[in-house]
Amino acid sequence: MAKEIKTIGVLTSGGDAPGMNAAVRAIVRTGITKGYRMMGIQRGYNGLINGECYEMNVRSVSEIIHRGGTILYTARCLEFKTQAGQSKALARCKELGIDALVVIGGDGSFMGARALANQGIPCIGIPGTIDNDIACSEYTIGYDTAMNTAVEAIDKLRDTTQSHDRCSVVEVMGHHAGYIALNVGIATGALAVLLPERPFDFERDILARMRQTQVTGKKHFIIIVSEGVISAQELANQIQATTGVDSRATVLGHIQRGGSPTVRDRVNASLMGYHAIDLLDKGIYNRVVAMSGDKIVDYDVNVALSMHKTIDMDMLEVANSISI
Ligand SMILES: Nc1ncnc2c1ncn2[C@@H]1O[C@H](COP(=O)(O)OP(=O)(O)OP(=O)(O)O)[C@@H](O)[C@H]1O
Ligand SMILES: O=P(O)(O)OC[C@H]1O[C@](O)(CO)[C@@H](O)[C@@H]1O
Ligand SMILES: [Mg+2]
Repeated sequence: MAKEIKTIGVLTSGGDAPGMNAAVRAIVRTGITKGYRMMGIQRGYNGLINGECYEMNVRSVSEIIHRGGTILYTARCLEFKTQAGQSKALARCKELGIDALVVIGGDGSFMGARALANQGIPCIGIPGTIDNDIACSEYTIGYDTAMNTAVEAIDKLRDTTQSHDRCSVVEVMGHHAGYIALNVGIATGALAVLLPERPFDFERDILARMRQTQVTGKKHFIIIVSEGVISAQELANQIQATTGVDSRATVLGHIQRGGSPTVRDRVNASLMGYHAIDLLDKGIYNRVVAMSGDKIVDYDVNVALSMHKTIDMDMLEVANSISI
């Protein structure tokens, strides 16, 4: 028997991602349309523990579909990882009358949602992270915008790199996942793409590829490195010391997390937000919303958290074959 839900809370958690606002908008408006009271919880699980929340109406989410960041703010909450923190959050849900929760965030945030679900609060997770590292979903909200932001920046770097016959080593985000690096590497025509999924070999991945292109007259080089493989500055120093090519390092950093979401992020966030409320409305609880092909699907939270995702190494082969 489905539990009766009157009030649904929504929060954003972990790193922010462009499109989170579009998801919040869809969740709040779908919820209100279906007759629920909607509560916005600020600063992720911190806000849940502290009771930082407010009732939202259809106008609370006006003028946000095009805005990056999250109007609900976000946080990483260490206390919530503890049993004591989770008990406080549960007590707060009871006090505020929050019967169910929609959590927009990454895998860590879904572990938090599962902890609450195990204590009787129906939860739905929506993948919101630029890293695209949610195993059950082919796509995460913010991923497309982040890649476009990185491409725009690297196109600019290309101009100056070419003008000076230099090598640019560019570090992109990814948090142990090379999805941003691989796609951005192909989209910018980078000579080399270094992924966390593949052990790095300086001679094979950099030097041999530089020599091969130098023979055909190439004098400037773009190298994309996913965060954590090697520091961009260290790699640029090594390249300059070994090849004599003047090299510079650029860390794109948190620029990749901001900005107005792309069409793809806005549309997927809207579809996922609607789907999350639709599940709760049908009495289907403790699911993670995901994308499979161009369809919105959902998985049991335990299944979702036990899944693994692998990067398409054929794409690296394509990148390496074309950038010569
Ligand atoms: N094992 C866990 N149990 C309970 N709560 C957790 C757990 N792991 C993470 N959380 C909660 O979720 C929050 C966000 O997790 P985390 O920092 O891993 O980010 P994320 O949701 O994976 O997003 P991203 O990696 O994109 O920044 C944590 O600060 C914590 O409050
Ligand atoms: O600086 P912060 O907020 O801890 O986030 C850094 C991490 O967040 C991510 O951007 C994901 O949001 C990762 O790629 C990165 O490692
Ligand atoms: Mg994560």
